[in-house]
Amino acid sequence: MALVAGVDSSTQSTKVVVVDADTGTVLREGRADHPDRTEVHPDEWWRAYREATAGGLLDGVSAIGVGGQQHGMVTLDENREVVRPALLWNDTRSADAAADLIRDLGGPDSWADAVGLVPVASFTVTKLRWLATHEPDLAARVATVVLPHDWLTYRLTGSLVTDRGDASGTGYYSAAQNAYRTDLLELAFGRAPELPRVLGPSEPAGTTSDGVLVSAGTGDNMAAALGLGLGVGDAAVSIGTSGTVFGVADSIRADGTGAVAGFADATGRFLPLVCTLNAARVLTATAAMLGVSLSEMDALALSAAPGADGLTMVPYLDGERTPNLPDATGSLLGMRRDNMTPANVARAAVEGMLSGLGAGIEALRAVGTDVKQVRLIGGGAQSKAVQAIAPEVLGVPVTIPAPAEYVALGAARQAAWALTGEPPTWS
Ligand SMILES: Nc1ncnc2c1ncn2[C@@H]1O[C@H](COP(=O)(O)OP(=O)(O)O)[C@@H](O)[C@H]1O
Ligand SMILES: O=C(CO)[C@@H](O)[C@H](O)COP(=O)(O)O
Repeated sequence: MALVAGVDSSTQSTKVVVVDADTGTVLREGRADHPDRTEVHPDEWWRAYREATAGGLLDGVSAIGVGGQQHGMVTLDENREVVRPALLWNDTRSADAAADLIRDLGGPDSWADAVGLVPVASFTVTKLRWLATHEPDLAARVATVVLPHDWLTYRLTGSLVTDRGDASGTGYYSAAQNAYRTDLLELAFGRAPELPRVLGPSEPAGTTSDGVLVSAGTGDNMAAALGLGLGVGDAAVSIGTSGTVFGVADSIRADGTGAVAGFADATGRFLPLVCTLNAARVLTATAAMLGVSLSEMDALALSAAPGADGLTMVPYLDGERTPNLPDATGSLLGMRRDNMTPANVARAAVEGMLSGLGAGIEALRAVGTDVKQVRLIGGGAQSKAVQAIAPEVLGVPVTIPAPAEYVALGAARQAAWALTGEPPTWS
């Protein structure tokens, strides 16, 4: 029995699964936390990877793949040393740079036509503009720009490579043309640093010093789609640090409003996606405010009536990306003396968080991605209140797949594909 491993290096933690390459059965798992910041040195991801795989977790593994949080700006100097801590997808300091870039290219539609997305603070291209403007001395030292999963793959193999899925979230790669747009990189940064080579879906990146085959890796949402085995027409909602709604499509879905990002997937197709900044942590922050555990918060939310007796939470606790309101703060609306109960506050948090994702489903439909039902994954999908309330708020049937690390499983599936040359037929 061959073993393959998959890594999910996401915002809050690294998770690793070791699975049977023939069946996809999970045999071993490891995890380690990341720092809770929006600016993180990549060494922290390597430390977490080492911690998550300690104690022989990878013994006997023939191939491994890495799924990583999308968009983070990792800058390397001419010796391939990290120039500065990475700015993550949820760091909003580049919001003004995004607005400047939209103006520089002639408006949102010009970006949607060029690279399938309209700049917001999350995307790598805006972080590079911010760096060039605010830290010119550091910018001058940048020889190479990669994404979080590319950097981990580089640490494992010494190869500077990426995949089409993660590249499509940079803002300087056209998934429709399958080519970098170095002109847009120059527009943002003043010059075009070296970029990783884009591998095909089953093309290996190289091997580790122990001889383990390493697959191309991909962005965490692309890996989740692979882990769930989504086909064209299928859709999923992930409630992790970010909230995402995405579906698999056979052609690009560009959206000049900027709500939908026309990403590529990890199989050669497309992954139109809407992302919110406020998801599972709305639940944890509300539970902390109420002084209750997550399961007590579930019970409170489920004890309140739909609509929370008129109490509405707009949960923009970390600013917001969709809609593009990077400086927004949250609001609690409709407060009356008789509805200000812990149960209504808990319910309003769940409903408010899910409403942003419901709007995401509408945005996907508006660009021609029909969403008839969704699979609900991510840490927040374990909430009993979320599970019960999601169908009402999202307006579609919701399936809860068996709890699993779907990003890590998708990365493992890609590793098995690279190992055997055939996409695994795991159920
Ligand atoms: N039962 C639960 N109810 C609500 N939130 C939960 C529950 N279990 C986990 N979470 C939250 O889910 C988040 C982690 O989800 P995950 O998908 O692993 O995130 P990421 O991949 O972004 O690191 C954490 O904020 C955690 O507190
Ligand atoms: O920016 C996006 C998608 O465009 C985020 O979904 C990141 O990819 C981080 O994901 P999680 O850590 O929440 O899984």
